[in-house]
Amino acid sequence: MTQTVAVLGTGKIGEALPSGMIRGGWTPADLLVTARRTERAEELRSRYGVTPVTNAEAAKSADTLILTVKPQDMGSLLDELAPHVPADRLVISGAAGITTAFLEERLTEGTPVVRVMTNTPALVDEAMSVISAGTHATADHLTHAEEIFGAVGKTLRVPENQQDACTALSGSGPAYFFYLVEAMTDAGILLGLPRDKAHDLIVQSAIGAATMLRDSGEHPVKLRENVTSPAGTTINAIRELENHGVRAALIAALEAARDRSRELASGTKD
Ligand SMILES: NC(=O)C1=CN([C@@H]2O[C@H](COP(=O)(O)OP(=O)(O)OC[C@H]3O[C@@H](n4cnc5c(N)ncnc54)[C@H](OP(=O)(O)O)[C@@H]3O)[C@@H](O)[C@H]2O)C=CC1
Ligand SMILES: O=C(O)[C@@H]1CCC=N1
Repeated sequence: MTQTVAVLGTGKIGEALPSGMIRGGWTPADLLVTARRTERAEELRSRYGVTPVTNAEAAKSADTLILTVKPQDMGSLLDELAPHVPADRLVISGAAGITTAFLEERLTEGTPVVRVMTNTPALVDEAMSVISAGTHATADHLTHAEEIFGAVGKTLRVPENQQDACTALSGSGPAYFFYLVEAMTDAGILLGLPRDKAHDLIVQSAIGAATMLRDSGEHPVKLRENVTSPAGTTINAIRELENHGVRAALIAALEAARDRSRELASGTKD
C-alpha cells in the first residue's frame, strides 16, 4: 500500500528529508510539503516534484506527518493541526527538545507519536537520526520512522530520556566539527598558508580521520597515539590543547546544549 508522507515546515531539515527520501527511491508523488511562504513551496515543487499543500490538507490526507518547524513554532502548528489529524495518523516530530508528551497532549487521544533527532549530514545521506516512541507508537510505527530517516543516513533507537543528550551529541554535533575546521584553518593562516590550501588540508584530514574512526575498528585513543610520535610534533599540540582545557570545554559545551534542549521542552522558550 502506498504511504503518503507530509513534511510540515520545509526549512533546512524539512528540505533535506524529502530530497533524501527521493534519492532513496521514494516517489515524489507520495510526498507532500508545507511552507509558510508560497514561493518556498513552489521552489520545492520545481526542485523535487513534491506537492505543496496547506498544513490542514496535509493533516487530513497524509498517512505520516513529519513536523520540522522550530521548537518555538511547534505549539502553534499543533493548535492548527490538531482538529484535522485523525488518531490513526503517525505524527513524527523532528524538533529539538519537544517531547512526545508535548505532542500527545495537543493531539487526539491515542495518536501515535515518534520523536526523531536527525542532523544536517542528511543532505549527503550521512545523517545520524535517533528515534524514540511515544506512548501509542507501535513497533510498526518505529520501523516506518526508520524507513523514512534511513533514507538519509543511520538510525538508532534510544529511550526518550536520552534524546536531549543525543541532540547535544549528534543533532548539534556537525556544528562542532565545522567550528574545528574553521579554527584549524585560521591556524593555517597564522602559519603562513593560503586559506584555500589550509582549508583543503584540514578537510581531507577530517575525512581521513572520520573514515578511520568508522572503518578501522580502533579506539580513538589508539588512533591518536599512532599519530603522536615520541618527542615529535603532535604531542606539542596535544599539550596546548590540554593546557587550554579543550576537553573540559567540549564536555561543558555539550552539557550546555543538552540543557538547552531540555529548556526547549516547553516549546515556548525564545
Ligand atoms: N538545523 C539543524 O541542524 C537541525 C535542526 N533540527 C530541528 O529541526 C527543526 C527545523 O530546523 P531547521 O530546519 O534548522 O529550521 P528552519 O528555520 O530552517 O526551518 C523551519 C521551517 O518551518 C517553517 N514554518 C514555521 N512555522 C510553520 C508553519 N506553521 N507552517 C509551515 N511551515 C512553518 C519556517 O518557515 P519560514 O521560513 O517562513 O520561517 C521554516 O521554513 C527544528 O525543530 C530543529 O530543532 C534537528 C536536527 C538538526
Ligand atoms: O541548534 C539547534 O537547536 C538545532 C537542533 C540540533 C541542531 N540544530
